[in-house]
Amino acid sequence: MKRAITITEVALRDGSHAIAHQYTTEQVAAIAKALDEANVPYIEVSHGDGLGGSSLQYGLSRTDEFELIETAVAVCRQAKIAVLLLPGIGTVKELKQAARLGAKMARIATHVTEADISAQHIAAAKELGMETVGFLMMAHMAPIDVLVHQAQLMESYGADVVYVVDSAGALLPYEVKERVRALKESIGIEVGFHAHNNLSLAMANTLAAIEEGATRVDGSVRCLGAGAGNTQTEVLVAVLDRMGIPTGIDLYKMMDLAEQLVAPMLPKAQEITRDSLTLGYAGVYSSFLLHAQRAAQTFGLDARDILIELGRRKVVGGQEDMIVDVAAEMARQKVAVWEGEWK
Ligand SMILES: CC[C@H](O)CC(=O)C(=O)O
Ligand SMILES: [Mn+2]
Repeated sequence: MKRAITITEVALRDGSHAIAHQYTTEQVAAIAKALDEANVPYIEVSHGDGLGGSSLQYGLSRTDEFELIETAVAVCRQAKIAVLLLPGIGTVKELKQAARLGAKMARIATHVTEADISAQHIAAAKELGMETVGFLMMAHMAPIDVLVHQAQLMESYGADVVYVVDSAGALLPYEVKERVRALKESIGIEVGFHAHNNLSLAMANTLAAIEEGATRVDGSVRCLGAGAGNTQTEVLVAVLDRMGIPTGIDLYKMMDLAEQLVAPMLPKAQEITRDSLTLGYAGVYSSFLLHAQRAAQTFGLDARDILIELGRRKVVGGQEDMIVDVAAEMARQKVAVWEGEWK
């Protein structure tokens, strides 16, 4: 089966953010099996924040992620199971466990300026015989020369692919093009792109990346992912097919599983709400959405104000505890203003 573009399906990992990490074994078994039958080549399974993410800080998983990985491996005949790992959240121990259970691809994710912390994990994944991807998150936050240098580091550590990751869904199509073009000119491995739809640009940005030579892209059935979600896999397959670009994925099967299997499981459809739009507008990590909404409720604030402030302070992944700190500080300031008005 010829694939000009290789799609990694992320609903069972990024989509976990959208459902507060509540996947059951039965859901993962059914979705992974259907994706496999639709000939999706890679299916990512782990906590939304990657291996080891289940915690009070990032959100507790309903089901142990290793049980989910084992389940997905067991039901797939051709698809390879991928796992995400953020060094510091997950460790080499968890990577080894995932490999033992049959995961074949490791995506090692760091903030866009911190590739150096991925050296050990990329080397470990390669030693375990896994295909290894460097995943440079929040790519809108670094100048292009910095992004290039960080990608070169990941390549030097042994990564097979480097991804430009638009974690905040903040990049505009021309910015995606500049970034992918710069990587294509300066590294010798495949370039990938991961989009979020907060500004309704996930599809346009994915196509822009492909136009500049990205050969790996991420999709999520029914866009299930953090914030406003990711590029919708079944739509991407249809669009690429119209463009004469083979993905190897069966369009009707993808459409059917989206409609008949995934849509009925969702508590609510993925859409661009005022809060998820604010993520893209303010350049904030998409996975902060539910945390900011909870903090807004607790402190009687507008989630948009919290997100704008987080963007202003350039808070990055791993700093989830800052969301409550910032909200508490904003609430205190609000009270101080009221008190001043009463004097
Ligand atoms: C918290 C990890 C994050 O969800 C990884 C990712 O998909 C992204 O940065 O977009
Ligand atoms: Mn993502």
